[in-house]
Amino acid sequence: MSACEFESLEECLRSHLPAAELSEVSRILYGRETTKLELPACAVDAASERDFELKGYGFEAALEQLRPARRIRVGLIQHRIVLPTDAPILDQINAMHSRVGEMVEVAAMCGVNIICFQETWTMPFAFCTREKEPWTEFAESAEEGNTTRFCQELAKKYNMVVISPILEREELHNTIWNTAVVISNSGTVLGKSRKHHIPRIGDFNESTYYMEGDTGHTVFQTQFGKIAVNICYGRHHPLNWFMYSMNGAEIIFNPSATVGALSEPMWPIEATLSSESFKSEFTSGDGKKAHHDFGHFYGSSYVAAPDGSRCPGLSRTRDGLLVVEMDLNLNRQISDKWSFKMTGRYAEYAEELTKAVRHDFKPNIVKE
Ligand SMILES: NC(=O)NCCC(=O)O
Repeated sequence: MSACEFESLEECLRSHLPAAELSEVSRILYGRETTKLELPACAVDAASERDFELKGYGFEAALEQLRPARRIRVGLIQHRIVLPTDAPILDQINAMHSRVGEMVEVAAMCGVNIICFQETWTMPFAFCTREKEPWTEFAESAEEGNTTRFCQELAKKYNMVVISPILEREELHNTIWNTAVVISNSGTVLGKSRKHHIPRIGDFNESTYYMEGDTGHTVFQTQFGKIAVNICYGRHHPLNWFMYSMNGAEIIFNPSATVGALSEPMWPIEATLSSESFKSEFTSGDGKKAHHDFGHFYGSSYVAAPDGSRCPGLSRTRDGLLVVEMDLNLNRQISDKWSFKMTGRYAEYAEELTKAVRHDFKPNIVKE
């Protein structure tokens, strides 16, 4: 069986393990069990007609006496490209708009308040080719581009915050960025968060196209909570997550595009679809033969809670919408229980790190 035929880890465990073992394996891998959300029949029917997976889960928090529960619903969308990578660019973008538009409509039926699309969702993940043309033509203004306008309409129509990660062209400085645009449920562009760490690994040599983001660890205050966006490769950097949290993020999204052979074993523990074929051959810089495709983009979207539990992932192979209900009060409850922020000793680390990044750093090693 090839990587792109393997449906999901959860499905494999469910069909092979006896019930008692499955429950223990799930407890160890996924923590406290999430509840299954009852989603409206119209949404279930629409997802099936439109040929995408729809799953819903809920994370529970304790009821508090002084604070009302802050229940919200988050939606994550994963999808393959719609047209081949050599179709006219505008057709590719429009096809992706209409695919995602029909999925967002279903998210609205499910009462989703904040929706997040995948990394550079309007295009193939073509950066492996290291060619500039035609891929840089997919870049658009974060504030005024067609994709942002499209998302503003969705946000207003469905009263939903939209996180739209795109390839951004900034006209003022004539620069290109990997950027998540955050659009309020009023339709206003709240701001943008640029990918903070740029991979230079095998086919993910994105430094050819854009530089490390310059927007810091911005947190966006929305009607449904304080949110931040840590784009793809940034998830391998714990300090990156940490700084969003220091700035008060209650939910951190990690829109991604990546392939199984590279990072799938890391994905389930770090917080996170189709195969794409390109006209020109490219090498992965690993001594192996040049090829036309990237390997399988493994889907598997999921949500993790602050208590270390997580919901099952979507399929590795199908388009899908994951709907997750959560009570944001769980953040403070877990913070109080574990005292991570109180026990973190950050000032001490800040001091040690300041020394460690200097060229004259001397590691603290005791020798005989
Ligand atoms: N898109 C992206 O940053 N991919 C990097 C590879 C990975 O982090 O799995």
